[in-house]
Amino acid sequence: MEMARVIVDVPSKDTDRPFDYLIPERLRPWIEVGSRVGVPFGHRTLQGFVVSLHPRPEMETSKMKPIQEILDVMPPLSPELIELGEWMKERYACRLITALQSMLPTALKGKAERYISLGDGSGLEAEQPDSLFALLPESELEQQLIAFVSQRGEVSLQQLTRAFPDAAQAIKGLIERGRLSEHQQIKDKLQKKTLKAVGLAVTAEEAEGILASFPAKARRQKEILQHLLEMEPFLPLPLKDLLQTLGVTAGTVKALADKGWVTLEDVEVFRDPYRGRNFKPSEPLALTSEQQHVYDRIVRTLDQRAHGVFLLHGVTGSGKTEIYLQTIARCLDQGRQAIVLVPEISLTPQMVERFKGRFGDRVAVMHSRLSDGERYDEWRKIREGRASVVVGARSAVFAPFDNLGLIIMDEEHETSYKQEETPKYHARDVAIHRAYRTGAAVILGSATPSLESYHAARSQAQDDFAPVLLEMKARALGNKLPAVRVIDMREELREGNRSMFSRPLHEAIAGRLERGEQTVLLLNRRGYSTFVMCRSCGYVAGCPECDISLTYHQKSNNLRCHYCGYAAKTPEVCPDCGSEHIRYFGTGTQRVEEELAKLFPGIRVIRMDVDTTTEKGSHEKLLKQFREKKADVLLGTQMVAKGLDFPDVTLVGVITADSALNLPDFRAAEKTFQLLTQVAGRAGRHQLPGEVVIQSYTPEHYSIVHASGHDYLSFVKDELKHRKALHYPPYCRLILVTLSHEQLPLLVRMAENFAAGIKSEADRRGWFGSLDRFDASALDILGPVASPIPRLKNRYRFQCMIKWRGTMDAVSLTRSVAEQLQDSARDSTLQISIDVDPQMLM
Ligand SMILES: Nc1ncnc2c1ncn2[C@@H]1O[C@H](COP(=O)(O)OP(=O)(O)OP(=O)(O)O)[C@@H](O)[C@H]1O
Ligand SMILES: [Zn+2]
Ligand SMILES: [Zn+2]
Repeated sequence: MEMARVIVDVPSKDTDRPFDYLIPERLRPWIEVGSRVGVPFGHRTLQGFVVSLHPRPEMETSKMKPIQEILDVMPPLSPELIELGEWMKERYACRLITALQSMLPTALKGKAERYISLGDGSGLEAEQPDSLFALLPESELEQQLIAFVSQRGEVSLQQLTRAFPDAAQAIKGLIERGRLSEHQQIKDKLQKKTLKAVGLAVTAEEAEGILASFPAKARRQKEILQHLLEMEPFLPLPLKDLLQTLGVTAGTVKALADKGWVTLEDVEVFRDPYRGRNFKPSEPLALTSEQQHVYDRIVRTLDQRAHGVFLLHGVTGSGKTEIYLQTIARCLDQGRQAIVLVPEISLTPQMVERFKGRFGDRVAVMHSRLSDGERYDEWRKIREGRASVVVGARSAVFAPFDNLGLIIMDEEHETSYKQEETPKYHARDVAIHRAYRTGAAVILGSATPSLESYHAARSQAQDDFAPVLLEMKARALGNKLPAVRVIDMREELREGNRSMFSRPLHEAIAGRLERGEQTVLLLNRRGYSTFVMCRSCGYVAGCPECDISLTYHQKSNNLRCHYCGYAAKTPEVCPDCGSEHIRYFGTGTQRVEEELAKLFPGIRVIRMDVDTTTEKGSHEKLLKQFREKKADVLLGTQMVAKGLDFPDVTLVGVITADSALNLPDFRAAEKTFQLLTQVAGRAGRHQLPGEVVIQSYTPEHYSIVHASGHDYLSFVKDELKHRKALHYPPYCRLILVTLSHEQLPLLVRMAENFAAGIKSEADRRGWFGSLDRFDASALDILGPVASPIPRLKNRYRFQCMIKWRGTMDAVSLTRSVAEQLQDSARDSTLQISIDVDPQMLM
């Protein structure tokens, strides 16, 4: 192939298509679909990805420029991932390059750098030999510049200007006259980490011979050779270590290298975030009969190497993880690879340990707390085939495996699987699509599946993507699900209890303290914010740019906007009325902690929230302390609800169950139910029986009633009724379109134009209509209305919600109307964001 289509690494509308380049002879063996290359583009050199290869066209190709360089030995992308990117582009209305970028570690975001070398003299002097230029003697500065460059062969422009700070004009002149030449080359943001290493360059016998004939005074050199000879199996040693052990100098080693007896080279070292840690090896457990049934069903599909999606609905503690481990083992035996997705928040060391313990070094781990370097190295471990299992958060769904057999998504209902920045993809849909294309199986696991997945599995839709429902109703260790009590907090108040702890929860904690058992306390912070309010006049401190209240941070004693980062000092008197009665509201974990200390003197509490877990490794440290029983209570936000498996936890308390129920989000009830079920599942997982106390101001709400009965099915039944009546997923799909602009009147007009455009275009295609008939395709649009956050970073925001059902391509309709509006507005300050299947409605 002599020609490549390349998509350049610039996310803009004009570059959202491949460009043609010639493949020069010297690069031909290296260029593949998925290769990362440097290409000339206008006056610049850009990074790009080869998306397809073609023979040289018949037509005149002199205009086509050649690919300049190739950036990796192994292409970072594959035809399969590029195809996945193309699918994402259509599905989520994003640009192809944005989709591809989201698959790669940031370390691979190369930028062009400019390099200077000696010119061939073919500048102006060559064209005009008689011109004055040729006769002009070079200045002293110019001679110095030329000498500097010729000594080094090639220097970066940056390096050259650093050495000669005032020489910009002179450098330019030399380039124009062809004495120097400039070219651009892509440089990665991050380099592989290397280490100088020393190794034997001769065979063992040769080395013996050399040693025997060595002059006595070269004692140091002899020692080095001797040392290297003793090292089995002659692996290169880090230079630093060698110098330290033998007490020799680098010069001595260099002398040996100059004689050609030892090698001195840069070898790559891998940054392993889990280096030096021992993971207790674990053996497969004998499966329970429920587990066996589920395992057999999944393995049947694996063995056929067929595509299949399974929704594994198993109660908390039913042993889903063991199913994951054993199906992965089967997949690895087949020589295929597996991806395990877990929500960021539950990517705990305990989780990692279970996989590393079973599969050892074959496991790569990817999460957001890794440094860019660590992440790059873990990624390469996968790309180069040194890992065959990856455990990671959302973006691990793009792991560059070439023979994928299984994708597992634990806690499949978690909203964090949806990426909130472009490309706004949902890892579940990407996983299912990727598996479909590669003939892999997918396991979606949860004790509380999302209504979308559950509905799809139950309705047995006749398509390739509808999951097969597999259920596990009992806990693996045979113990019962914990008893749940719901306490009406209004009642408590009526009877004179003003504390945030009800009497039953108070008693239950006291009992645990006496018996030396442990308690997990959840503070549902969603919907709560600790804001500052004046009790005299009602003033609330808000962000001047975002129309949203500022959040109080106790540690730094300041107020911060969680959207734009604006920070201010906490006022001591009200800026509006001057009153001193201004203070923060809301129940922070810190206040609960204070109250606990007051009620139970001497109680040992570990607090886990955003404030105590910012430091790398702190999450892990806190959990370890709790596991070692250095605390009686683990108190925290959502973080304590998931995945933890501690034998001595016999009580789970929920401070306020319903704080999130009133949020303007159609999933509010679902999320409340899920959170309560998850956290309740932390109690009594082993020998000791568990108990759960849920405090609520609306104990009659169906999400709380059903969570207390561990009754997923009844919850689903009630919730689906609401969804159906109000036309929400799973009975239709949504597209949230947000328009923003600095000027309000203009924005309102454009938002109205947008809505009208959708209506008329949908009408023209015969799609527009009411969603009331469930057997028919239909599309409806709500809005425009001001967004829940009406102003953000000084831009006003309006939104439209498109609801649709059926086989039409509503995404491409939305995209084309948005692009038309953007074109006609000819106003680059209008921003339109399209969120397909949105999760966050606030
Ligand atoms: N077949 C088995 N034999 C013995 N013990 C088992 C078996 N399967 C699982 N277990 C144990 O049961 C406990 C619960 O299992 P696991 O954590 O896998 O459940 P889960 O379904 O993933 O729970 P959750 O959804 O609550 O995180 C663990 O301590 C696990 O070691
Ligand atoms: Zn006031
Ligand atoms: Zn702000």
